[in-house]
Amino acid sequence: GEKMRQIPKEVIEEVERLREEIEYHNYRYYVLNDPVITDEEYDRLMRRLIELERMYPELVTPDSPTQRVGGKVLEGFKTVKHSVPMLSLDNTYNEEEIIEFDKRVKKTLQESEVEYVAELKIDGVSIALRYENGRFVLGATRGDGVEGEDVSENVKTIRSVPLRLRKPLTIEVRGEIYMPVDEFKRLNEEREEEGLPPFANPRNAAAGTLRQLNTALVASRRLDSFIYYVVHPENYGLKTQWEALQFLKEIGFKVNPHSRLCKNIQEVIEYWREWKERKRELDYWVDGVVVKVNRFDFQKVLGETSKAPRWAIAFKFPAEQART
Ligand SMILES: NC(=O)c1cc2c(N)ncc(C(N)=O)c2s1
Repeated sequence: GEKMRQIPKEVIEEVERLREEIEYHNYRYYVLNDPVITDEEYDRLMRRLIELERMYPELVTPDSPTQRVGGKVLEGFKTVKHSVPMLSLDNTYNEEEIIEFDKRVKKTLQESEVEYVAELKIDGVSIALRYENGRFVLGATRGDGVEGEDVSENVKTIRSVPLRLRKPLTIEVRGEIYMPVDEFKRLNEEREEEGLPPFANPRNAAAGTLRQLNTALVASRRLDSFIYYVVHPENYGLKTQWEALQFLKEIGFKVNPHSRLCKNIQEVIEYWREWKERKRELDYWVDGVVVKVNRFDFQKVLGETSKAPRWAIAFKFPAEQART
């Protein structure tokens, strides 16, 4: 076969340095919302990397930031088996029912006080993300909970999803892909102009986008993410959900800033009352609060049914009149 041409060492070093630098700036801009360079400087770095990868295609890697702009038209999505089933959540709709949940938890645990983590329930699409030695290798939808679709090429275009973790971990995490409200409005205006039916809500718009086979189209729409779950947290020395959320932030994921550690179910109810009113301040839709027993050893004792965990529950907000 063709002799592998020698690529100058300084080119390989420049490509590797550009990748790290660009991914760092993606992290600052899309995860921390705190950029440290101008868009022009960012574009110059990206153009240089695209140029070098065009000259030396053998240097392109799946986790290169140039893969974020899409450009592939896929035939379809492969099915992938989840490492651990992606369960759904049981629902509660009022304070009496959430107090019943707390009573059941205390009875099973034989504990008089149980700490909870209260997290906003994002109205989006569940996603599982896998990394090997810190590099993104798979993005999968929930599907039927046991098997999902491999939507990796589309997930790579979501700027807040890291292609490289800040630590070389082999890990699976889960969260929600969502479409910000202002992007949802812009997209529906675009669809009206194109004579296409508008999406009914941001969740459908996110789900529809994630199912697109044209990855450049996905890249042109601003999807975002919140990650809230570590698979096998004990493998990383994590003992509670509150620690897991800090850990996810440390290794580079976008984590919702409004989660709250609650001493007891009363504080959960106060959190729910507060965000029932404040949710309109957010630039994404939420439909309630997810309440989780904080300690993982307690979660293990409580276990799960085939459908949902016994250590977590959705505390939904009252349905509003049909949203415009
Ligand atoms: N189906 C599920 O298990 C969950 C669904 C969701 C959701 N839509 N938003 C936030 C969380 C969370 N913070 O845990 C969860 S958990």
